[in-house]
Amino acid sequence: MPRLQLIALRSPRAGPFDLSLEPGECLAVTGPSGAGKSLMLRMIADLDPHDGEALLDGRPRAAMPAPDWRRRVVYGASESGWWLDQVGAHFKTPPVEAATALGLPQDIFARPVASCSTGERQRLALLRVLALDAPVLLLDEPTGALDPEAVLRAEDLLRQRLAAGTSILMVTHDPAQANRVGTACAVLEGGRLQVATLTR
Ligand SMILES: Nc1ncnc2c1ncn2[C@@H]1O[C@H](COP(=O)(O)OP(=O)(O)OP(=O)(O)O)[C@@H](O)[C@H]1O
Repeated sequence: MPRLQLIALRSPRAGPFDLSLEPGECLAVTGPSGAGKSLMLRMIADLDPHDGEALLDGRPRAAMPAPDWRRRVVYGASESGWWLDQVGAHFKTPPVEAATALGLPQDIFARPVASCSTGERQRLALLRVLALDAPVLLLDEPTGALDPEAVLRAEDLLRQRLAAGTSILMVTHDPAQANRVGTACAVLEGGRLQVATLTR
């Protein structure tokens, strides 16, 4: 049984989307700006209006309360929101080891969010998503603001999660990243997903 399954998931602006994602799989989705990539992820997370069906381990989304679905099928926006002053206040327990793995300074959890660079905030946003330990991650350009070394560090963390069985649907503008992290890849164009070939 697939971990995540989409059946004709659609809105007037994007879809229909049909796909299956197994545990440990990463579908990397590329496509032109405005193609509907974020809309697709937001529909899957039930954050935007849609028709069609999404199922988690065979269980339809409509069979569980929306907050339960969103805790399991987690959307990581390309620009994350911050609602508290201190970085550490956004975490139950600061994931210090993972932060170090991402090259973040040790004192970052004690600092105000406003003092963090764009790239630091993006890595912290990724840590927030990973801290939820969700079975499905919907990542919208998770490394778009990072330097090449930080990109590779973030990809290492994502591969560790994949090896542990997490399923990831990742939107990226970087075909090389799609090839490095994806176990499959697709292009979203004209509102539809076209399966593409990995080139590694
Ligand atoms: N609430 C809305 N009202 C009107 N148009 C919208 C709305 N939400 C999204 N759109 C439009 O739908 C299209 C798809 O948007 P989406 O954010 O999914 O694009 P994207 O593929 O993620 O692009 P990018 O790569 O630039 O992030 C865009 O043309 C966008 O302007």
